Amino acid sequence: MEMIRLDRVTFCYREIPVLKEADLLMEQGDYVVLTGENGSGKSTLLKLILGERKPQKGQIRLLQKEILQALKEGKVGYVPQNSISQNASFPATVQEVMRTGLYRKVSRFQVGRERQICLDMLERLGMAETFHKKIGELSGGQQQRVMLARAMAGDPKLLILDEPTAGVDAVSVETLYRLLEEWNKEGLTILLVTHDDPAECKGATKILRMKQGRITEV
Ligand SMILES: Nc1ncnc2c1ncn2[C@@H]1O[C@H](COP(=O)(O)OP(=O)(O)OP(=O)(O)O)[C@@H](O)[C@H]1O
Repeated sequence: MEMIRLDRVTFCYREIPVLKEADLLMEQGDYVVLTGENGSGKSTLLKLILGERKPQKGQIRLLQKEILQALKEGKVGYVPQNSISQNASFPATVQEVMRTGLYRKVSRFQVGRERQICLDMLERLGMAETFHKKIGELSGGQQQRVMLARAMAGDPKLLILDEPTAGVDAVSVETLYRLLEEWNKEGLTILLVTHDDPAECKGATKILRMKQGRITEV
């Protein structure tokens, strides 16, 4: 099944072209690492895939559907770049942040079960002890891990990550890449944007590079 498909997508911010007739095809089970220099358009590409921006030309399909339709079905997990506040008094706890990731599925879960799913996923990421803590009191790397746990608790078919290792220590980076490899082997399709050496992303099935508005295979 096609998980992400871009056909000749062109996108400009005002007059500045970022994507120029770019194509991309990701199949179910792919683990794609997307690299490229600063400003090459990686985050913009993710915004287009997630429907936050619209291309001026070309077509994008997610899970063989219109983007908004696919997102509504809750099968796409997204870990944004440095998304949480560094403000220690930010009012939400880890538990509350995790639960916002499940709101589309909430009718299907008992409340107790929902809590258990969140806890299990935090545990898998070595973060169970943070469940009741305020998210703003965690380090940047810990917050990133909570956001990954949040995305995975929703049991996505496609996981999109935007530089998840920024500010994360080496041991945690290794753990993260091991988990991604494991999840991919269990059937999860992954699109990972990173500045890390793609060789660190064990088990990746494809390495792509954004350059001059195009996406090419390395
Ligand atoms: N909101 C915006 N308005 C105008 N130009 C923008 C906007 N966001 C990004 N750009 C420009 O679009 C280009 C691509 O930016 P983008 O953030 O997608 O790159 P990136 O590959 O994700 O970079 P990085 O590796 O630094 O995260 C850059 O030239 C950037 O300056």
